[in-house]
Amino acid sequence: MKKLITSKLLGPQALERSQGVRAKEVERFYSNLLDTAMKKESVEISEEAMKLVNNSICHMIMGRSCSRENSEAERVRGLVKKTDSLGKKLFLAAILRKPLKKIGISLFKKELTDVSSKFDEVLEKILVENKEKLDQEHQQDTDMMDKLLEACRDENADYKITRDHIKSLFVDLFVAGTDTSTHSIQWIMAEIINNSYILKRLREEIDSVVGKTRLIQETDLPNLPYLQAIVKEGLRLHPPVPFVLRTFEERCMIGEFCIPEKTTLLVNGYAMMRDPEYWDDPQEFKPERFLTSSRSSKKDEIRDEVLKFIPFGSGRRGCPGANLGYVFVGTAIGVMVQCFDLKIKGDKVNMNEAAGAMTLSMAHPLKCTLVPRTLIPLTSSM
Ligand code: HEM
Repeated sequence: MKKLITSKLLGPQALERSQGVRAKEVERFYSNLLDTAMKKESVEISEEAMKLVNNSICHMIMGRSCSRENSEAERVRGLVKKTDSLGKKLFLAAILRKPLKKIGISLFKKELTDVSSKFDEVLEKILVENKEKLDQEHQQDTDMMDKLLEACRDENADYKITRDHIKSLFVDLFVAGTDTSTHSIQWIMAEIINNSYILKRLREEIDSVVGKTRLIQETDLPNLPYLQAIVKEGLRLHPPVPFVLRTFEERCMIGEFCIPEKTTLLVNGYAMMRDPEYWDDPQEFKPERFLTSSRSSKKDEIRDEVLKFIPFGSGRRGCPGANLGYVFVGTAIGVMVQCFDLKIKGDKVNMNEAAGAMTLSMAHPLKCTLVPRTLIPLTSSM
């Protein structure tokens, strides 16, 4: 399954093939923001970012956006939020020793069953629609859902894939991809608002590379090194997944520590990415540290990123959606900075972290009023 996700959905070639799908969702993100700006309404950045990310993932997996008519997208987003909050409760129960793990599961059993049966309902409907489309049109399988349905029918397949496998894979992707990217967009935008010289420098970069009439696209990102550095610095200071877990199959030594078999270790990426032994001014938001010119060599850059920069985890279980995550965050930040001035209440955004959360979220969600930088809407064409 993981191989299939990488080759059909999240690998570099698959991402190149699905660029068009995300370009449409970025346009939609821009026009939603423009609408609120014209109405002078305030906007909660995480809500809009979540729509962008969720719709893009939906579209990439299913070959279509979630249907608007029957609020499919809202239902999926609501379920992702609910899964996240349940996840937090279960995570806390799981780290409080084994007996509590069992209690945790039974305490939240009703909520768990409720969420999973609702997810099942939405996904089953989508599966049925896709199967009908395949049967009627005898068309070449185009999206990941079609590929999986084909594999599901194949009696001779090496590994038998069931409908439940497909549905649980989709839930994993929605849940793993949505909150992480959404929180990152929110934190990074807040840092940019609080640091006017960073905003100015980023805007100059975007204006000179992309211009002022065409909307930024993900294909611009490789030509925007300062934007990339800002995204990395945001992920360093505010990693949406602050801890990752590893369970040891066998007893082993790490440095001078002996780790018994079956031990679960919690790797504190948050602390590692703020460790003063490895980072200068670790509490400061300084994107410049990620500009290659400020490092002594490319070798330093690679060593740094493998050893001390771990917002996507590391190794075989590292995040398979890292490239897509960079794309979501980079384009969302790019659109907001290129197209709008963002006004907040007060001088500075409150950067306090929410307590007791499994994903690192803001205690006070970022709300802004947007003012378009130009009266003529930007277009996506080159
Ligand atoms: C800024 C965005 C993102 C961040 C910071 C992030 C971070 C992470 C981290 C820290 C892990 C655990 C890795 C480990 O244990 O070593 C993870 C796992 C995972 N992520 Fe992401 N992620 C992001 C976006 C995405 C996206 C967009 C997708 C796909 C749509 C995705 C799919 C997954 C999946 C499927 C796993 C589980 C992998 C496994 O268990 O083998 N992530 N992510």
